[in-house]
Amino acid sequence: MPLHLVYGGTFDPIHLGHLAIARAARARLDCTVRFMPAGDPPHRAPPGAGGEDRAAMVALAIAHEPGFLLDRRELERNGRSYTVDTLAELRAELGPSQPLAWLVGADSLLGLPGWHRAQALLTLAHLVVADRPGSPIDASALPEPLARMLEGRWTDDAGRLHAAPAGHLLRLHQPLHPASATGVRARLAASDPALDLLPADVAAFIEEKGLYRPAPTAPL
Ligand SMILES: Nc1ncnc2c1ncn2[C@@H]1O[C@H](COP(=O)(O)OP(=O)(O)OP(=O)(O)O)[C@@H](O)[C@H]1O
Ligand SMILES: O=C(O)c1ccc[n+]([C@@H]2O[C@H](COP(=O)([O-])O)[C@@H](O)[C@H]2O)c1
Repeated sequence: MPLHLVYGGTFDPIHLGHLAIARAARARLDCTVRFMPAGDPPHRAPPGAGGEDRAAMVALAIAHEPGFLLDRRELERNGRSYTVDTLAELRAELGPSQPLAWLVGADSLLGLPGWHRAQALLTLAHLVVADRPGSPIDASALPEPLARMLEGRWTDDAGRLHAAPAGHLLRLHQPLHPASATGVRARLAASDPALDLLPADVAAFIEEKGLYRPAPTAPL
């Protein structure tokens, strides 16, 4: 059965690292990728760009990519954008047997035990994990309580994610990509357009709207 893969992120802004892992997931799995910009991310300072601008940048970045979709539900929902709420909503829409998965980078996976109702996540969806520079994953030596949460769930067989609605964990083992939104924002704030890390249309949007520029200093 085709898989519904959800890719949640702050996307502040979306960059080529995001696209690289979504493409790697599509190459490995028979799936659509639903980009889900967080409205009010539960675990970090408010994003630098507003929800509408972040969604517009996602739409520009995925416009020519078959199988990539933008899902605005977390932007339209009031309150914190908890992943468990989003997955419960999608599960209710898809019914109990459709395969559903959430795509995360390795750094996000390491923080999983701190997520809201973390234990429920794997009852609702599979997890697809992308490697990320600086966040090595050794499935046999994860810290507690993550190790216990994920015990017995790892698989290298993508077919298992298509054959069950939830509960498995697949590592992509894709080539590492160095981009981070923090790095992109720092370069933009220093008037470097970061063209090597951004889709061209996104770079043009940022330039046109003046996003991520340092606040002008008041004259003395
Ligand atoms: N270069 C990358 N390689 C692998 N995973 C990535 C990469 N960039 C982002 N991700 C993953 O994509 C998801 C969404 O990331 P997010 O929108 O927070 O971007 P980010 O680059 O991590 O941003 P920031 O630097 O602001 O934390 C997270 O699960 C994150 O781990
Ligand atoms: O639900 C939670 O408690 C939770 C905690 C941390 C992260 N998330 C989600 O994980 C996704 C990636 O987060 P981030 O900070 O790397 O953009 C994004 O969709 C967040 O809303 C969700």
